[in-house]
Parts: sequence; structure tokens; C-alpha cells
Amino acid sequence: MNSIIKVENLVKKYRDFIAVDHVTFEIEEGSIFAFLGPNGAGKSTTIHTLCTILDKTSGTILIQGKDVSKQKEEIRQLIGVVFQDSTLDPKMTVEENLKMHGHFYDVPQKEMSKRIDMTLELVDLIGRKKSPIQSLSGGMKRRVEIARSLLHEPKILFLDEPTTGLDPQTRSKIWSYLTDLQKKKKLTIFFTTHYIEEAEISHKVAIMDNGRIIAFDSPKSLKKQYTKDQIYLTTMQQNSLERQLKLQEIPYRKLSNGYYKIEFEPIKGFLKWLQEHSNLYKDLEIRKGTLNDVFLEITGREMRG
Ligand SMILES: Nc1ncnc2c1ncn2[C@@H]1O[C@H](COP(=O)(O)OP(=O)(O)OP(=O)(O)O)[C@@H](O)[C@H]1O
Repeated sequence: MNSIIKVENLVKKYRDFIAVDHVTFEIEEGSIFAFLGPNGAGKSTTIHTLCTILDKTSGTILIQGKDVSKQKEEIRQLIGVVFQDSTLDPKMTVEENLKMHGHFYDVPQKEMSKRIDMTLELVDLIGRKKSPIQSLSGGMKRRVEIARSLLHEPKILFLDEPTTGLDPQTRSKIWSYLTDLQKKKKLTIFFTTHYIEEAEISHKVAIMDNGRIIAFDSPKSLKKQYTKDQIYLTTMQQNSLERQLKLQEIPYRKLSNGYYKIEFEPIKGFLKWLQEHSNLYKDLEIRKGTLNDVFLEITGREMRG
């Protein structure tokens, strides 16, 4: 694996409180990586130490072989960041905001206009180049921030909850721009999100809890390892259904909403039973395990709440 980020035994303390507790992981160049976990798990703290915004307490962070403690400036040129709180100047136009960033990152003057147009085209906002930021919608502002973060041609894009507060349609549009970028520019994308389903597009997911990484793999492998397909049934014949399930030693749980929940792996093995006993149930729903179920299985708690 060609790792672009290598984190080893990362610890971040705030006084005596350990916010990040001996975290170790690697991220492959050109991949999409999602960082999940409940509030206060330590995701933002980790991302901020990787982006050189926050100093770590101990451990090693290498970004393309460069040490964040010693080579901050070089690393800043390698990364683009989009954080939750907008840092765009609302009174300035889109173009002026991008130009300011370009100067800050030493984008050569003769390349500036070309790069601004190119990045705005990537997020479909070239037509709004001359618009003041304050005239744009929330989703457009986030897209301007993404364009701005790409202006100095970074190798890695860090996004801390890039879609929080946006409507589902805008969120899906932003993800389609980001996945497109990852493919076209071979960009490595590292993001945190509260919308667990957004992590499904990533190549690897790390789930963090209480400052530690408790699971790390592809969404598919995590779900395969920790979840089972779930079948939900309703019935008019409770006694007969329960008798049959018990007879076949099929584990079930009766939920407070009247549904019977059956977890079965592999689901194929249960389909025959369902066909043969179709007279015993009314509604049938099959749900695949989610990343939230993975968290629930490992910790016994919901990821949210
Ligand atoms: N500046 C600080 N001083 C003291 N404690 C802090 C500071 N920043 C964060 N913490 C604590 O460190 C822990 C991890 O916080 P962090 O913001 O990294 O979590 P998170 O996973 O990003 O949560 P969220 O999803 O809510 O953003 C929390 O318990 C938080 O209260």
C-alpha cells in the first residue's frame, strides 16, 4: 500500500484529559477515508493535529513522508482544508475570496486566473465568479470553499463535516463533486461526518469512540464482520408464527411496535423458510446492516444521541 498519511500512537491531551488516545492508522494515496464517531469521540482533534492546526502531545504523524511537527509549511502546501465554520469573506466576490487564498498559498500570479476558473468549473460555479459570497446559498458557499481549498493543488483534502446543515439534495451534489475530484485528480479525501450513510462511499472507514479507533476497514467488510441482515415481519397469527420460529430454532425478538425482528446470516438460508410459511406473516421487510449497526454491535450504544 502506498500510504500518504501515517499516524502512529497519536496522543492529544487537553490538560489531563486524553482526547485522542494512542491512535494508529494509515491512509492509501488517492483513496476516500471517512472518520466516524459520536460527539466528543476525538475526530476534530485528530483532524486538526493532522492539518497542523493543533499540536499533538505525542506520537508520529507523517504526511507524504513529512513530519507534522517539523515540516509544517511543506505540509500546508500539500493539504486543502474545508472546515465547518465558513472563513469566506461575505462581502467579497467568489473570485476575490479565491484570489486572496491563492496569494496566501503563493499561487503564481500568471496562473491565478486559470486556476480560479478551473476550480470553479469543478464545482459548477464558474457563472457565479463575480457574485458576492453573501448572495449565495449555503450549498454554494460550501462549494466555493471546496474550490478554494483546491486552488493550490493539494494532494489531500481534509473536510470536517462538510455537509452539516445542508439539505439532502445539496449534500448529494457536494458528494458527487468530491468523488469526481477524487477520481479526476487522484486526490486523497479525509472527512468526518455526522451523516453515517455518507461514509458508504469511502474506501476505508475508521470508527472512533472515547479517543480510540475501535474499528477500521472498508464499509462492506465492517458490515460483513459485525452485522447481520435483518428481517422484519408483522403477523395476524402470533402464536403460530412464534411456534414455527421456535421449532426451527430461528432466533427472533418481538419489538414494541408489533414487528418481529429476525437476524439471519446468510439471508439466503431464510428465504426458503419465508416462502414456505408465507401464510404466517403479513408484511415483510429486509434491511441490510448499516455502519450504525456496526457501532451498536461493538459498543452497545447508538452512534448518535
Ligand atoms: N480545547 C479543548 N479543551 C479541552 N477539551 C477539549 C478541547 N477541544 C476538545 N475537547 C474535548 O476533547 C474531546 C474530543 O473532542 P472533539 O471535538 O475532537 O470530538 P469530535 O469527535 O470531533 O466531536 P464532534 O462530533 O462533536 O465534533 C471532547 O471530550 C471535547 O470536549
